[in-house]
Amino acid sequence: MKDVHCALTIAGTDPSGGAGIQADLKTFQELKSYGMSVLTSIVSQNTTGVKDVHHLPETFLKSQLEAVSEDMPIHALKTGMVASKPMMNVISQWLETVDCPYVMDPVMVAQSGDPLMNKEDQRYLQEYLIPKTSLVTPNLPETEVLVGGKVETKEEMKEAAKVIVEELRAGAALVKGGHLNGRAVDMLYDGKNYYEYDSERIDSSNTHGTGCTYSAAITAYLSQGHSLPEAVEEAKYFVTEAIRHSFDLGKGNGPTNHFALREEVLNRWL
Ligand SMILES: Nc1ncnc2c1ncn2[C@@H]1O[C@H](COP(=O)(O)OP(=O)(O)OP(=O)(O)O)[C@@H](O)[C@H]1O
Ligand SMILES: Cc1ncc(COP(=O)(O)O)c(N)n1
Repeated sequence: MKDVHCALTIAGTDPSGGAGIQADLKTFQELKSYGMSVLTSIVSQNTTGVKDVHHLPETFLKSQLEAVSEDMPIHALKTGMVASKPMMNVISQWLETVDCPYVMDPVMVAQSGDPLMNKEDQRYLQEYLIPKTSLVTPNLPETEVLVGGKVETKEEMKEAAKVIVEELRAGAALVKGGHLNGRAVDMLYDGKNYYEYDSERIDSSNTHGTGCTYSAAITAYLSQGHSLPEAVEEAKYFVTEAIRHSFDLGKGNGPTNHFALREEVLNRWL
């Protein structure tokens, strides 16, 4: 039988389909990993912002995690929105029972600017979950929260990535420069080497879900056995094309196009 690569996302929902669990599963599917999902919170949101949030009881989170891991292989996993201390505790303990790469997208605010986590929980995330990661993927505002200072240049991104690995004890850090002006540059530090990922900046405001999509793509490639620098390189290409071919949908920042790569291939034939 053909090898099946299984990727799990632990995250909140986006009923408008561009971010959260929905973005993660679409990305896993596009990249040919078998996608699985465990819900943390049900979020009433769309491209314009967050309307309401319902956190699932942590006992139910635990039950979902156990249901997946007692039955299915997990070759890589990611967490997105994990917005309460009890949920972080459950995930932290459950992580002791699995053995695969763990990518954390430290979701703190939605792209619309709406907060998805309070300050005390941000500290808890650092203490209890970051030391268990293989990779953390903060955007610039999240990086500033994690390192406690301004991060506005490429040099500062490098320094911040080092702090996240050496002081917060992440396995590796990918500081994303999507919020800077100029080219879209991301900086990976794996504890030994720096890797820079650079793409043109696409003139589009349809960036709802880019962070989720990027970390899900990294997770998919890791589930297939790629090295971390390779997985980030491939995922960067995937998210860049997803932004280039994004959809003008909704009244706010539209969603990215998770089947952009497929569309490029199809266009070559049509
Ligand atoms: N306009 C753009 N053109 C090209 N690449 C972009 C653009 N905006 C963001 N990116 C890239 O998309 C990826 C996600 O980065 P970003 O910093 O936007 O993450 P995020 O803030 O978590 O996502 P979001 O903006 O959805 O909240 C990074 O590789 C970043 O460089
Ligand atoms: C449930 C959920 N998780 C994460 C995000 C952040 O999305 P983005 O990738 O736009 O930062 C979101 N809006 N909703």
